[in-house]
Amino acid sequence: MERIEHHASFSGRQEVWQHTSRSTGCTMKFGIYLPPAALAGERCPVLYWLSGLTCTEQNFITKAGAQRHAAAHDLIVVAPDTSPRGANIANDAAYDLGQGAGFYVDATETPWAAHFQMQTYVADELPALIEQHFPASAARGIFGHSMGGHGALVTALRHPGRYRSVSAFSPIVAPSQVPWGQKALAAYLGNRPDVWKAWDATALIATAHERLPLLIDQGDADEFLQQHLRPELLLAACQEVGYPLELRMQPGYDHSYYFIASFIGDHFAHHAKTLSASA
Ligand SMILES: N[C@@H](CCC(=O)N[C@@H](CS)C(=O)NCC(=O)O)C(=O)O
Repeated sequence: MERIEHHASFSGRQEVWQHTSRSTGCTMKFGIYLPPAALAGERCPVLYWLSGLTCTEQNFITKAGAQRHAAAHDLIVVAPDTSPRGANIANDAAYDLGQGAGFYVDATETPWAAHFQMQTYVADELPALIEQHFPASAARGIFGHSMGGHGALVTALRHPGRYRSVSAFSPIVAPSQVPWGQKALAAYLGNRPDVWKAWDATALIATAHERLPLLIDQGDADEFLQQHLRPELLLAACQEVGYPLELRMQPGYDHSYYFIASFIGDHFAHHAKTLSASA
């Protein structure tokens, strides 16, 4: 493990680390914000952020304005990269497949399976690493944006008991029904729509036993809304089984980090309600 950046921020510290990952078989980077309480040695809950297509560990830490809120709520925030990377790792010329587009699944297909094990990385390896090396308590929350919103929902739904809070910005709620998701799931998991359902939040909601209250913010001027995001599909699935979802359509907002920064404080408050009480 090597620290490659550190910056004082809101009386805490924003850091970037790199390490050799067992699950992805390459060097992975992640951002970690340590609030003042963590710097003083107190064990703090950890909120995991999963970013969207084309992002690295940098987008969220430089654009979301999260540090102010993490400091106020005494939350550690961890933001991993969105895929394995490197010259010897499979890739695709398109922005929505391969490096920068891991979709937080464990790939089973060639050439992806060798390194694209992002679900194991974000749900197992990374939390174990964080809890070993930083002043982290066992209280975890997860949130994310777009492909990372899908990642947050699916990771929480696939691991009942592992997270205490969940939320998303502009998530791909039904990847098995939209072009971004169908392309990635077919590549990583094969042309097997039955298998895709285990990686699709709208499908997983139907059989969920845990009921973590879910907050979703979605801009109504988002350029990807009708084709790729389709929050109404998740809303209908939640209504069907009585799953607690607060879906907030935000008028005039697009898909960008300007939107995320506008509502990030509400998401921290949502997570802190559960995480700070249970730390
Ligand atoms: N075609 C677009 C799609 C990518 C996109 O909008 N990515 C979102 C997540 S799905 C993002 O967070 N981009 C990086 C940023 O805004 O900092 C592009 O390549 O810029």
